[in-house]
Amino acid sequence: MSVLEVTGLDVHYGLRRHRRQALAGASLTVEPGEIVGLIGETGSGKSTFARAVLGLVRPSAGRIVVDGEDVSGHRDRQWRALRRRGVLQYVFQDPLRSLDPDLTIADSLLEPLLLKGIPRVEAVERARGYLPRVRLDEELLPRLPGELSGGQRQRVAVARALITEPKLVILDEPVSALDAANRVQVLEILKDLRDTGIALVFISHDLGSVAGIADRVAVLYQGSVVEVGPARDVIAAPEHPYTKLLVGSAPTLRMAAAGRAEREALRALLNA
Ligand SMILES: Nc1ncnc2c1ncn2[C@@H]1O[C@H](COP(=O)(O)OP(=O)(O)OP(=O)(O)O)[C@@H](O)[C@H]1O
Repeated sequence: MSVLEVTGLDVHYGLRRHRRQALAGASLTVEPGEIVGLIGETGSGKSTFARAVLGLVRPSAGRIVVDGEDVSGHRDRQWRALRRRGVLQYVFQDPLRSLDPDLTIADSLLEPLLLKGIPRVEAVERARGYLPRVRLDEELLPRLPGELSGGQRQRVAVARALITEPKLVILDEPVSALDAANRVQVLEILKDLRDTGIALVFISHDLGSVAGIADRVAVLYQGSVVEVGPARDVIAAPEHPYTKLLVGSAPTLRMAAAGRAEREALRALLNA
C-alpha cells in the first residue's frame, strides 16, 4: 500500500474576482520508505501541495489518501486524530514555524511521543537516544528554540518530526534558509534515515538540493505534476520542456543538459 496517494488535486485561494488556482489536477504517489523530491519554481504550488496533504488548506477537488485513509473530506477533529497517531509529520523552511517558541527542546521532542500515548519515562529515553542521530548535544535539552542557532533549530525540527517513526514526513524547503555547512549536515541526516522505512517528500525550488537524496523526482509546473521518475532519469533525460529548463539551469548538476541558447528557446516555448 502506498503511503501517500494524491489524485487530481485542485486548490483555489480567494473568492470570486480574487479566486486563483494554486493546484490544478496535481497527482503524486509515494511508496513506503522512499524519498521523493518535489521541485518547481516559485508559485508553482509546492507549499500549497504540502499544506493540502497536512490538512492546512481544503482542496476544491481531488483525493488525498494517507496510509490508506482517505483524508480528502476530513474535518478538524479527524485531522487531530490522524496527527495524534503520528503517521504524518512535517518540517517547514523556518524551524520557528515547526517548533513552539515557548517549549524547551526537551518538551518539543517529548510532545509528539506523549501525544501518541508513549509513557513519559520511555519517551524521555527515546528523545535522549535520538539526539546523536541529528547530531545535537544533550546540553541543548533545557533551552528554548530562540537560544539555538538556525541549523540546530532545524535539526531539532527534523528530530521532532521523525521521533514518532511516522510513515510520511513532508519537508517544505527544509534547507533553503540554512548556510552551506548546515545544509549539508541536514541533508546527510536525512540520507541516513533512508533505511528507517520513513517516506519523505522533500520540497524544493532547487533541483540540485534534492538530486543527491531523492529516489524519485516529481516536477510541479503551474499547479500540476508534469514529470515524475527516478531522479537519475529525470536529470539525465528530462522529458517536459520545463524540466529541461530546470536541469539546464541547475549549476550543481554535472548532467546540465541544456546550453544557454537552448534554455532561452525553452523559456520562450514555455511562455508562449
Ligand atoms: N494564502 C494564499 N492566498 C492567496 N493566494 C495564495 C496563498 N498562498 C499561495 N497563494 C498563491 O498560490 C500560488 C501557489 O503558491 P505556493 O506558495 O503553493 O507556491 P510555491 O511553489 O510554494 O512557491 P514558493 O517557492 O514561492 O513558496 C501562488 O500564485 C501564490 O501566490
